Amino acid sequence: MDHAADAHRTDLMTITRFVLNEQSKYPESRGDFTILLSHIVLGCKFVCTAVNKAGLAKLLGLAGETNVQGEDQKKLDVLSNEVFIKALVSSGRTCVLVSEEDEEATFVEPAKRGKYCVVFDPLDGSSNIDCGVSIGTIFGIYMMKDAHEPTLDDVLQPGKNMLAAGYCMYGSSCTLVLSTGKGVNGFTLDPSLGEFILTHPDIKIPKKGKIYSVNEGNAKNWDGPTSKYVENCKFPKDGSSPKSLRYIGSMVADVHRTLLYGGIFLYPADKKSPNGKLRVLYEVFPMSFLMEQAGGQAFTGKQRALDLVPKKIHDRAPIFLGSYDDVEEIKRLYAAEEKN
Ligand SMILES: O=P(O)(O)OC[C@H]1O[C@](O)(COP(=O)(O)O)[C@@H](O)[C@@H]1O
Ligand SMILES: [Mg+2]
Ligand SMILES: [Mg+2]
Repeated sequence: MDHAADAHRTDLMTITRFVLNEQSKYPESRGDFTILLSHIVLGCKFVCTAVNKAGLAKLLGLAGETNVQGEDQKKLDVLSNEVFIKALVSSGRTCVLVSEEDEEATFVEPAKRGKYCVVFDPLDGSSNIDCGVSIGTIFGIYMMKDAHEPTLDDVLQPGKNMLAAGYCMYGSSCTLVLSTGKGVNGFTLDPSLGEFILTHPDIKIPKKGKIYSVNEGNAKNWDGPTSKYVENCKFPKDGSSPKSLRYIGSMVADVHRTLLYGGIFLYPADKKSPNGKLRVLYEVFPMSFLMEQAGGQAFTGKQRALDLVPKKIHDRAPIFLGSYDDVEEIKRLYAAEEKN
């Protein structure tokens, strides 16, 4: 690390300073959000370290348990979940927590309770853990509806009610991407400082992209509009060049690339999974919130993803998200299908 070069850099904006500046714009804010976020950031740093040394610290492989989704939990799924539950409860700013790894929501005891609800996927891309491919953590933050005993209603809100959303990608570098409803910013962890530094200010997704990202292994079970869309990506009828296929199999990594390069990420419904695979509260909503904040779109095949109102905490929904024009194309195909 060239500390000399760093010493001259005056724009060393840490995520804490960034959020503090944001919050200072709202006189009513008492810093509660900043405190909550600093605990999420701490959790990300902890998990990043664990992921980096997973092979050395015997943290690869299965934990021997199965989660509510019927998936065999990885050791890092369980560890990340424990880390975030502890970090969020100890922030003293949360009341309801929903994790992919816990069947039931966690209601924080009154003495440690605050006004925020956090929904999160502690470790996303679990199938890629043991081969060291990029994985991540996804989170979304709601305000509890009003001052009463917190209930599930405080999290079963439409995605558009989220106050903030983000993800942390554990890849070649550790990148945290955050939106508090005023645009999207990316921060890279500087391991020598232990600080997330602003490296991607005001991310705007390109209006149209050259990449499509989907698990084509499910193609035989797709509906008409999805099949037509992917066919158009490969064999464009307007003479434009075919799109490139990129699919990592970790939503965080596939969405991160889509956000920066443009294009579309889709996990559609199909005959086998009529509601798709990805979970509404802690995968679909946070990523849709970020995509819209960056100028893109997020669509379920029927409606704007953020207008969905989940009935259960582990509900799933089909998702098409990415560059505005690319998602517009799939919306047209579903609208045409509807007309027929
Ligand atoms: O293997 P598939 O069916 O393509 O599914 C991949 C998708 O499943 C996920 O791994 C599900 O998330 P988890 O790993 O958190 O369970 C997404 O990250 C990814 O987009
Ligand atoms: Mg996930
Ligand atoms: Mg997960």
